[in-house]
Amino acid sequence: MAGLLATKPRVINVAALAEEALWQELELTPKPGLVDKNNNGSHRDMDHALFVRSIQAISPWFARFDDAGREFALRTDSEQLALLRPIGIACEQAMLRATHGVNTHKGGIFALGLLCFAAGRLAEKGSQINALSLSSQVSGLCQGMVQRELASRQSRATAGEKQFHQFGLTGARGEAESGFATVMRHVLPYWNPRAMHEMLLRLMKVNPDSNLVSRGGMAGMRYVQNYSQQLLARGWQHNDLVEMDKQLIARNLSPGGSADLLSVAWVLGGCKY
Ligand SMILES: CC(C)(COP(=O)(O)OP(=O)(O)OC[C@H]1O[C@@H](n2cnc3c(N)ncnc32)[C@H](O)[C@@H]1O)[C@@H](O)C(=O)NCCC(=O)NCCS
Ligand SMILES: Nc1ncnc2c1ncn2[C@@H]1O[C@H](COP(=O)(O)OP(=O)(O)OP(=O)(O)O)[C@@H](O)[C@H]1O
Repeated sequence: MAGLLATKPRVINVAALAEEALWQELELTPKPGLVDKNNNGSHRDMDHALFVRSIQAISPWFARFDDAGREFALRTDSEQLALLRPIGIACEQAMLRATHGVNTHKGGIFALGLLCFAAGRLAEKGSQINALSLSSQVSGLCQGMVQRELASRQSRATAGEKQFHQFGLTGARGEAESGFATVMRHVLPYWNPRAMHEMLLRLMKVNPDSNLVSRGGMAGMRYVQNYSQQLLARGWQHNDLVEMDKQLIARNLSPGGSADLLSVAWVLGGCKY
C-alpha cells in the first residue's frame, strides 16, 4: 500500500517551460514599451508577427541546450560555457535568419539557453531540478564571466560592454553570473503565474536594464524603475499600464531586459518546488 501512496517525482521539462515562457512573455498585454498584442512598443523594427517567427525558430534549440548539458555533465564548470557558447550562437543565427537580422531574443536565448543547459547537467548527475538548483548551476557555469568578458577587455561593441566601462553595469552577464538573483530575490517569493503584470513591474522596479540605458541613459533607466515602484506602491489598474506604455513609447524606452527576466521567472517559477 505504501508503494501506491508514494508520490512519483514530478518530471520537469525545462526546455518546454522555456518555450512556454517566450509565448507567455510575448502575449502579456499591455507590456509598457515592449512588443505585445496591442502594439510594437518603442520598436520600429519589430512587431508581434516577427516575435512569433523568432519563437518558432528558437524553441527547437532548447532541447539541444538540455542535451548538451547532459553530454558535457562530467566536464568541469569552467569548461562548460565554452562548450555551450557555439550552440548559443548557432541559435542566435537561427533567430536572425527568421527575423531578417533583427535582435528579437538575444537576451532571451542567453538566459533560457543557460537554464536548459543547467537542467540537462543536473538531470545527468541525478540531482533534483528546482529553482534553487537551477539558479546555483547557472551561477557556477558563469563564474568569472563579467571579469573575463567585460572587466578585462576594452571592447565596446555591444550595449552591455559599453555600459560596463561607462557605468559599471554588468547587464545580462552579471545577472546570469548571480544565478538570476534579481528574479530569485524580487519575484520568486511572490511568484504567481496569473499575476504576470505584477511580476513584470517587480522586475522593472529594480532591474538595471541595459536596453533602457542604451536608449535613455541612466535617467531613462531610473525613470522606468521609479514609475514601476510608484505603481506597485499605490496599486494599479489595467489603464495605468496602458498609460505607462504611452509614456515609455514617447520616450523611446523599452525594458527588454526585464522582459527576458520575466521569461526566466516563468521557468524558475514553474520549478519553484
Ligand atoms: C552574453 C550576451 C547575451 C551579452 O550581450 P550584450 O553584450 O549585448 O549584453 P547586454 O548586457 O547588453 O544584454 C543583452 C540582452 O540581454 C538583456 N538584458 C539587458 N540587461 C539585462 C539585465 N540587467 N538582466 C538580464 N538581461 C538583460 C537585453 O534583452 C539585452 O538585449 C551575448 O554577447 C552573447 O554572448 N551571446 C552569445 C550566446 C551565448 O553566449 N549563449 C550562451 C548560453 S545559450
Ligand atoms: N516583447 C518584447 N519586445 C521588445 N523587446 C523584447 C521583448 N521581449 C524581450 N525583449 C528583449 O529586448 C531586446 C530588444 O530590445 P532593444 O531593441 O532595445 O535591443 P537592441 O536590438 O539591442 O537595441 P536596438 O533595437 O536599439 O538596436 C531583445 O533582444 C530581447 O532580448
